[in-house]
Amino acid sequence: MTEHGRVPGRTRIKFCGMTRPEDVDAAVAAGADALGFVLWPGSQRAVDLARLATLAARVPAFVTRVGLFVDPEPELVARAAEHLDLLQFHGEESPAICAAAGHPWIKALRMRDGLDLPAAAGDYHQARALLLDAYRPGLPGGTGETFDWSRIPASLAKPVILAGGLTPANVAEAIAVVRPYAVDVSGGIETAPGRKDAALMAAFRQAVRRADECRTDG
Ligand SMILES: O=C(O)c1ccccc1NCC(=O)[C@H](O)[C@H](O)COP(=O)(O)O
Repeated sequence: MTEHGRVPGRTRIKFCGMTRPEDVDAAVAAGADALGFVLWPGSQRAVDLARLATLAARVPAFVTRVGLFVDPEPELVARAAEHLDLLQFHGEESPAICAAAGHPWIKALRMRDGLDLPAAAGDYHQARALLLDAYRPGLPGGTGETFDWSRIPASLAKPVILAGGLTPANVAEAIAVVRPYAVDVSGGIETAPGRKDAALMAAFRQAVRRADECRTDG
């Protein structure tokens, strides 16, 4: 393993906010390692349980199905988890709440001023990874905004999934600066909220692979 927990040679790619069957197919064809489904009803990209079931059934083996929640009711998590491989907690969930779901999970942390990342990595030590996202008051995620990547320490106790405002144009620089385990994108591969674009997904993946060729950490 390398810094930030990456398997040498390849930055993993998660495309988040899938709402349409054709986008799931295009994301898989573009080489996604993971697909995200937003189960928070306040999102423009929200899917209900019926749609989640339909979309998740299209995902082939070895592509990870991730369900995104914001301070959810336990019953929603339990019902959605039947269709998921991994839970992504994107609200103010405590470590105990995340662990209580009884499924593998990652924790999203919004990079607000004063956030102590090493301390958070200790608090959420049971998480499979930490997803680091931009902070905008009043919006739990999907901001389409970047943050200061230099705030991420080079060595953290958990693998880092970098999110927030990534695009085909900036993801290579982001990888060079942060050297994350994985990158996560939603708005940067869309033509409108919830409508993914096959060409943008392919371009994003190509940019990640080019950046991987320049990685010197494994
Ligand atoms: O996408 C949403 O609407 C959303 C709502 C509430 C919490 C999280 C949400 N999205 C998270 C993501 O899609 C990504 O993990 C991340 O925030 C990056 O999004 P973007 O900046 O658009 O690439």
